[in-house]
Amino acid sequence: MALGSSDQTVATEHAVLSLSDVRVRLGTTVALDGLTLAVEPGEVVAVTGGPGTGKSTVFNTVCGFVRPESGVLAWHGVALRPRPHRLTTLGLTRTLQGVGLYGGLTVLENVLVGAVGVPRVPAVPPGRRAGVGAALVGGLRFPEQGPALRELAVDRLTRLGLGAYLDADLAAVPVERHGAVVLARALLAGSELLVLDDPTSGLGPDEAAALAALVREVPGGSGCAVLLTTAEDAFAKSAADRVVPLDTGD
Ligand SMILES: Nc1ncnc2c1ncn2[C@@H]1O[C@H](COP(=O)(O)OP(=O)(O)OP(=O)(O)O)[C@@H](O)[C@H]1O
Repeated sequence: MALGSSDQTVATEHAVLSLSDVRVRLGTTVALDGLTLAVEPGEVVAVTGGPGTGKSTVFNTVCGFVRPESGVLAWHGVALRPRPHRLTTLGLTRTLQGVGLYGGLTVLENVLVGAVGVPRVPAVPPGRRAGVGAALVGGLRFPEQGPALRELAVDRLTRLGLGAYLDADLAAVPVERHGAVVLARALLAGSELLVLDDPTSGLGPDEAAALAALVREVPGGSGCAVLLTTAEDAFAKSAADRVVPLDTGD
């Protein structure tokens, strides 16, 4: 049985997100038992632990993929029952590794659509593949922000080792690098809370170090808080203001 650590933090009235005494059962397994944590505005919190300690369950609970058996989640102090398809509206951006990328768009365009809350992607007429993401960002919704967003997107992609793929179709990027594209997009999305599940998965040491630096920059630029899960203690310490270890219950 995996136990959530309950003595690391307490929920506060100022928290963007709080979990209070949350217990989650998956089948016959108690995946989280009494997890309490809070993420304050602009704070980077890393939930760590070895295999099976419940890191993904924390992510899945916050994103509404699983429901707690007991306990309370709150968003700005108001009880929250997260629904996966409403997270963006709420102000929460989350990654799902390798999911949600658009074939037919370039790598840069895939990242730029994150700046508009990952909207519906329209049918792309033949011969009009390039530029769709740029149109979504620069032409339709944020005309004045387009160049600055593009600059940010290029910066994120380059620092995550994808500088050579900026204008390449997503299909040209090795599948194991798609996670970095997802991360670059999430890092560009303006929101109140960015939730990252195992973000160093598929990254090399240099890219993981670059990601830690990027994560640290998120609050400074936007005030956005970050909640991430990772088994990598060094990454957690490097990226986060606060580390919440999950106990094994042993
Ligand atoms: N679908 C499921 N049905 C039953 N038990 C599950 C299910 N998914 C996970 N578990 C169990 O719940 C516990 C927590 O799993 P979870 O995946 O959250 O841990 P984790 O820390 O993310 O592990 P890892 O680092 O190995 O991915 C583990 O004991 C795991 O075996």
